[in-house]
Amino acid sequence: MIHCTNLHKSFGSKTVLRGASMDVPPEQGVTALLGPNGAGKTTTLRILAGLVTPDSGTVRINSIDLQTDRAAAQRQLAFLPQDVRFHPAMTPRRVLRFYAQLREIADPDIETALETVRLTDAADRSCEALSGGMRQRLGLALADLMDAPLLLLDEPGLSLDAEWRAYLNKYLCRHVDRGGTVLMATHLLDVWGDLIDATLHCTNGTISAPSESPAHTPAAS
Ligand SMILES: Nc1ncnc2c1ncn2[C@@H]1O[C@H](COP(=O)(O)OP(=O)(O)OP(=O)(O)O)[C@@H](O)[C@H]1O
Repeated sequence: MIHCTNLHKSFGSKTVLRGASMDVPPEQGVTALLGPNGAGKTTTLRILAGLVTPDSGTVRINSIDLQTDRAAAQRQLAFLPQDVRFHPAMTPRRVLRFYAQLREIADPDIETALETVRLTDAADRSCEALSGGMRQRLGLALADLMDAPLLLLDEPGLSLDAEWRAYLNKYLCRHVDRGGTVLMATHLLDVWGDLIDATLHCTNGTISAPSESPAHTPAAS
């Protein structure tokens, strides 16, 4: 569950959020965060993930206040950025081990995580040598390993080919079937439309929910 109220965020003289609020209930499944370029979708996701501090406003993730208990709130979520980057000195195997340790995951199955996203052969290569799609797949493996109830995705699948987009589609369906929640910023309604249960619109520094999502809107006759 995401509950945030009255978020304000400026970068220097550029004001991005001016009182943005949203509620994403746990039973909502997949929510798409829509809006034009530069509207503040990534900024919002990064605030929810605890990576950017808002100038004011509150964020609660599964009832945990992000400001007062950031680590506990972060344990409730996994964030897949648009351009997934890892330290060049790290290898996929080390990345997975590092984050498993950070999240205090007991007995993480690193080999299965690598195998699932077909990165076993690249497991000991520098992350710098991975293609954009391979980095996304590593990010997915990481999200899977964290097994968090809330998935935040920023333009997922942009660098994935058709096979891995289909994999991601199934992965998200499975996550929702198991009671998880997904919030994804996207412009690609044609790709993810079937998955989407609700939409939020980020415009002019605020976030609003229309009465009906595209997936639930009856086709025009
Ligand atoms: N760290 C930063 N420093 C300065 N400006 C920033 C920073 N991060 C974001 N911005 C600015 O904030 C605005 C919103 O950016 P953001 O990436 O959140 O938009 P978006 O809705 O995700 O856009 P897109 O659809 O193009 O991905 C943009 O004008 C961007 O240049």
